Amino acid sequence: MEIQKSDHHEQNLTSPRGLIHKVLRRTSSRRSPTAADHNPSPVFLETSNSKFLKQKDIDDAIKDPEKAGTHDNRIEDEKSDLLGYEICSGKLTLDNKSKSASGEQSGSGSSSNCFDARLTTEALVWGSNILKLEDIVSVSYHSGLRHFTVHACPLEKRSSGLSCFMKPRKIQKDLRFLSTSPHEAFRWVNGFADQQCYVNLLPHPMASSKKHSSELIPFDNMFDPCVKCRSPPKILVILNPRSGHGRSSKVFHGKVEPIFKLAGFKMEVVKTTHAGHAKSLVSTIDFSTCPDGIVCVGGDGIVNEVLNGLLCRDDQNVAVSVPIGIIPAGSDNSLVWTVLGVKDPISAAMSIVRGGFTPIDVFAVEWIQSGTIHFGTTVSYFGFVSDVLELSERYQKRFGPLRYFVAGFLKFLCLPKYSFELEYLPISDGGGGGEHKIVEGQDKVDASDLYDDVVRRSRVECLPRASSLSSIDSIMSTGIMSGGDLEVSSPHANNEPSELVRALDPKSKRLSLGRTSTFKEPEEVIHPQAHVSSTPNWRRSKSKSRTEKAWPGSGATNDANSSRGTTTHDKEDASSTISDPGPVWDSGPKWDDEPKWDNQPNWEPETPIDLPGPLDDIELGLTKELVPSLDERWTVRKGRYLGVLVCNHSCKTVQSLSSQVIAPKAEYDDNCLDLLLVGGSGRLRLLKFLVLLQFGKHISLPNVEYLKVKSVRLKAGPNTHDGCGIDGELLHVKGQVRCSLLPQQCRLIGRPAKNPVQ
Ligand SMILES: Nc1ncnc2c1ncn2[C@@H]1O[C@H](COP(=O)(O)OP(=O)(O)OP(=O)(O)O)[C@@H](O)[C@H]1O
Repeated sequence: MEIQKSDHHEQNLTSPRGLIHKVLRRTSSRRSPTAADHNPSPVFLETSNSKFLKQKDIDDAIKDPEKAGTHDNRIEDEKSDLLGYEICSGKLTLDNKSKSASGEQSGSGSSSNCFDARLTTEALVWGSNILKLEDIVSVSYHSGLRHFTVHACPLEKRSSGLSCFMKPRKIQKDLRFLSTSPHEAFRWVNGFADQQCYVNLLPHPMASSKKHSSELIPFDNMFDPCVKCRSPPKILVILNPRSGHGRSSKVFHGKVEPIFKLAGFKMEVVKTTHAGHAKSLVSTIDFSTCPDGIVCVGGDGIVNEVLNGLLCRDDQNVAVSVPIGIIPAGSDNSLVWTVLGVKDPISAAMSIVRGGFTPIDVFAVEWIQSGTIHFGTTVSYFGFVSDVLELSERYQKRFGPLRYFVAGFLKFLCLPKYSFELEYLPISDGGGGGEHKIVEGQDKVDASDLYDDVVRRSRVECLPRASSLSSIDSIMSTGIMSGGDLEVSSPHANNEPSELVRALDPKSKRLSLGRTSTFKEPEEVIHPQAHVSSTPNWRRSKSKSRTEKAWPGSGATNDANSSRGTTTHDKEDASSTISDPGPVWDSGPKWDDEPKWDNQPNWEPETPIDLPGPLDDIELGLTKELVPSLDERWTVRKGRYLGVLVCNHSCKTVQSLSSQVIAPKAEYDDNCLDLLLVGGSGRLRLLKFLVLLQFGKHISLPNVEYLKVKSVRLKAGPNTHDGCGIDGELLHVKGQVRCSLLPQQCRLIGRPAKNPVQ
């Protein structure tokens, strides 16, 4: 519980309360008035972050005074900055008239409710109670009065008898404090505002009523109530009323909207009326109506629609900078849980209120024949999972979210064989993150120009949506529930790269997690490819990567540049791979404030190959050509696969009882895709995969290959169903599709939680 109370009133050093007082005294004595007074901005907060120690330490101290005493010296030495720097301090009385202050907070007499209080850069502390600033929604304050109300959503233990079995949850609380004078109240409120808390500045009651109170100060004595409060965000909320089996409206209006209102948000709420509504709305919306972003309420499906709506706009330069907030209210919300570490609507709302942005990679699935593109942020999948997704549509009305289990079970019982032809472009080395070879001049490139081509294609209407699924977890869990006859599939199955590929492509060998497999070949490896590529003419772009940031050990990638400037292939390599730089996207965020490009090293190719660029770029003096590299070798595979999954992040799932993570090595901003090839066929093999997936052991299976790749091309085999799931949206593979990465082309509102609530 974040708001804590100790029964110990003595302020000795071994009591938790004493400990806190001691800590605060020390922070106070250490306080640099200059820092606190003149630089209380988030920058100050961040630069001081390393000094802030965990709330857990305080929790421990309060729970176990003896332990706290034992560790006193340690705390004295190491944790004296536990609560950051002090912003202001003084006496505060917790007003027991406050309707939501809990009984334990409110004593009977005013003296027992009067505390020494401090506001620090991390928390509000009164007596032995601590409320973290990150849990504060806003502060309401009537100018000229001596009270103010702190609206917060701290983590609280459940009050029921089963509380020890139930996880704590965030609950909204209002804490009304009375300070010693109106001036003091103003000082406190200003302190909150300095810490980026939104202040609902309400007029002096005398301004609207005849009310007189001892609290009021005479008008002539009133100071200028100029609270430096941040301006309230203006957002568009898109709510899928069907999400989470129709719970989403209740979740939004009951839990989230009140928080947004307290935080001063100005919002327009649109409820979708049909599938595709969010996409069409976002593709035409005037961004000036929602300058602070679009908040999606629902599952991963509605987020996917919004993303696609943004990326198919004519003004994609602007569109990609529009931040997306997510309130999880769907069947599953893998994206926000994996990236920001929140899975309940209140935590997500708090994350949005706190603000900040998290850039994430996006992937694009392109239908090569038609040029249609569909974007995603989580995972695209082919094979068993997409089949279940399709089948589940039939049971939507009857089974709701359980339809995935039903469909999965049925599909498991009559499991077909899936075969795919696929090619993938492994990242050049473990630290490369799939860096494209680039030449100088990058720093002036407007990154948004670099994927015009893709976005142009994406404007073509995507293939009709057949169904939706918010998570593949439900499907992935199905097999465990399934029993039945188990068919052992062909002993010939093996997903490991052939010895030839392994021998010739040491990188793919390294990247397949160093697993030595006894599993036999399931697929053919396509031998010498005479052609350079079947890739359509992507706009070749010299794109600056963020290697240094995401992949610190990426020197090897830079070294690989020495091989740039030639299209000649190593003869040996040509036997198992084809050379194609593949599609290239800009690798820098479009919206970053920082002059990122300036920090990048100059990558000067010795003999760069200049591919023809668009005229406007030439006129601008920009050279954005990609230089093919020997390292960029497509590995070609063909054979039976139960599933092919291309993940953009680790894909944690909200629903699973286990801590299921589909792609444990994937990061949402690592500039590469994680490819899982589940080789072979048959129920036994599938069941093993699904069971081990629950324990995060699936990648150790001999028929599972795990690779970090830049790009994947895939075509369903002759008798294989052509379903393709992208973030729960079902599409169909017609011919070949290519899955490629757009580094950091989306930004989520909020920052990853330090301590995700499980
Ligand atoms: N009003 C609507 N009626 C029907 N479908 C809708 C509506 N609004 C959005 N959709 C579609 O519903 C799909 C699922 O939405 P979302 O992921 O937000 O919810 P969910 O509860 O996780 O979904 P599901 O349980 O169906 O997987 C999306 O693909 C979206 O296109």
